[in-house]
Amino acid sequence: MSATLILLRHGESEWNAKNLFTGWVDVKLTAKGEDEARRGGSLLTEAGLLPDVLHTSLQRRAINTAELALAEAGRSWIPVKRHWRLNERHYGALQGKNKAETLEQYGEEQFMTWRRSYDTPPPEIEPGSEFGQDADPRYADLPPELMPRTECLKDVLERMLPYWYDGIVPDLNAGRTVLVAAHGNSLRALVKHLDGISDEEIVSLNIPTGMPLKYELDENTLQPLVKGGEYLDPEAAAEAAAAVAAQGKK
Ligand SMILES: O=C(O)[C@@H](CO)OP(=O)(O)O
Repeated sequence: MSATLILLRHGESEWNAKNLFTGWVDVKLTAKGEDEARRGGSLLTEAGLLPDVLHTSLQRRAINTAELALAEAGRSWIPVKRHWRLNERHYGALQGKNKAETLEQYGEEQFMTWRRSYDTPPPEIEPGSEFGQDADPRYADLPPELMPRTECLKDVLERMLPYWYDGIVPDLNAGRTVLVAAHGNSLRALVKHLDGISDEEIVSLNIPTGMPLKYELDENTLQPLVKGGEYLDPEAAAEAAAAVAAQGKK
C-alpha cells in the first residue's frame, strides 16, 4: 500500500504574465491560468485520482486554482485546510519588480542568486511598502516574529515543514488522497524534502503552473516510490518548467 499526494502549482497569475516577482502579493489568476487549473482537474479525472482533502496557502491564486480543478473533477465538496506556511516564498524587496529589468540591472549572477540560490535571500522589504502585507487581515494572528520580510528557499523549507508534519502527514497516514495546491517555491521546498534533493541540485528544479504532480509515497516512511514523482502530462510539464527557468531572459 502507498499514500497518494498530488502537488499542484497555481495556474498562470496576472504577475506571472507580466513577469513580475510576486511572493506574498495576492494577485489573481489570468484567464489562461483559470484554463490551466481546469485542465489540471481534467487530468486528475482522467488519471482516476480523486482527492479526499485539499491543503492550500492563504493566497487566492492557489485557492482559486484548487477550486477550479476540483470543480472540474467533481470534488468541490472535499474538506479544505489553508495555512500561511504553504504560501509562496516571500520575495522581499523584489516583490513587484520586473524580472527582466532586475536581470538587466543587477546582472545574471546576482539575479540567479536571489532567484534560485538555496540560502541567500533578497534584501528585506521596506516597512510600509505598497507590496508588503503588514496590514493584510489574513496575517493578523501571525506573530510578528514569524512574519517574513524576505525568504530564501531554506527559510521556506523551514517554515513549511511544521505544516507538512502537523497538517498534511496525518491525512496521508489516514489513507486520504491529498491535494496540495500551492506555489512554485513552496512546492520546490516540499519536493526538496520528499526527494532528498541537495542544496546544489535544487537550484535547477522548476515547477510549472497548473500541472498535477503525483507522488506515491511508501506508507510507512512516506518516501517517494518514484523519485521526482510523476507529472500527469509529462511532456507539457517539461516544456512549461523550461519556460519558468527562462523567466527574466525575455
Ligand atoms: O515571483 C514569484 O513569486 C515566483 C513564482 O512565480 O517566481 P520565481 O519562479 O522567479 O521564483
